[in-house]
Amino acid sequence: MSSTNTEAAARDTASPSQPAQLQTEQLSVTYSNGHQALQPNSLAFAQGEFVVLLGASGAGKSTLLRCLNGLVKPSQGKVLSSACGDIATAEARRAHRRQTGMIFQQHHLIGRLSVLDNVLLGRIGYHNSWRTLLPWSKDEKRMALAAIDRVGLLDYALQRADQLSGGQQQRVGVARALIQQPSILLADEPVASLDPATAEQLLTLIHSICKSDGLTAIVSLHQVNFARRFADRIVGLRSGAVVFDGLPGALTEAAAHGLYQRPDKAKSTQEQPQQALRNEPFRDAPLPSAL
Ligand SMILES: Nc1ncnc2c1ncn2[C@@H]1O[C@H](COP(=O)(O)OP(=O)(O)OP(=O)(O)O)[C@@H](O)[C@H]1O
Repeated sequence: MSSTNTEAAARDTASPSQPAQLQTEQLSVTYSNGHQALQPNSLAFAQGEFVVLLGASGAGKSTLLRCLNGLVKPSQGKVLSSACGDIATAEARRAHRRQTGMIFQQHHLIGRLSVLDNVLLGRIGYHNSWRTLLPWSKDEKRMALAAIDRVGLLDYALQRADQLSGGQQQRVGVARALIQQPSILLADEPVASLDPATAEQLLTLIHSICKSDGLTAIVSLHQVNFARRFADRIVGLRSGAVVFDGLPGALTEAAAHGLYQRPDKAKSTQEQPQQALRNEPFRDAPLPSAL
């Protein structure tokens, strides 16, 4: 898909009834080693939308998510938040991060701390950096317990985080994001290290929380079946370029295969940009096992 077509698709698929809460404008990232991880893209994420990012390893999903949270600086273009404007300035970025919860594949919990203390760390954006030296307020502890209860771990609140299963630890990650009281939730392969049943439970939980709280969610996944089931909209990346942007029903088997093509095959597809979106199966392209 040419960048012009991609941009048009992005505009067409953003929910017209809801304003964009987060937008990229000609955003691209080239890392210091010269590798272009993201090619210019202009995407609009509507308020309350649940968007799934799909793409093979190295396609640029994490880079995009990290740009959306201000953790990676764009080489070109910008990230605009409806509440904070261009997040290029330190002040806007701080305000944007406060309203943006982030869930990581590897939890990023402190294993020796209790579930409660890990969740409370989600409040740090609301305080000065020396805040952890002081006791947390009763209100914040109450908020943390409510978040822990919401993810079904109240009985484990005082247990060390490293004594929990992978699925439980990821629930702690969700609670830590929720205590921020975010309006945007970014999740980078939140279920990649979980077994299929636990992954499904966790995604069901994240999806239902996002929908009931009206959060704008952008979630990267490797499981196309989960993307089809949970997403309002799927954005597909390949070699740093947005090559699919549309409703789950529009992601044909061929388009899904195209996202996971080997780079040598993808190269020939890029010479015929629309091929990945046609209903022609790529028989030699192995799909991830979770498909
Ligand atoms: N800090 C960095 N410096 C240089 N190259 C990087 C850096 N971070 C990522 N890359 C490269 O940029 C490309 C995109 O990486 P990214 O992590 O965004 O992909 P991804 O789609 O999230 O992959 P995965 O599904 O494996 O997490 C990859 O080729 C990766 O090796």
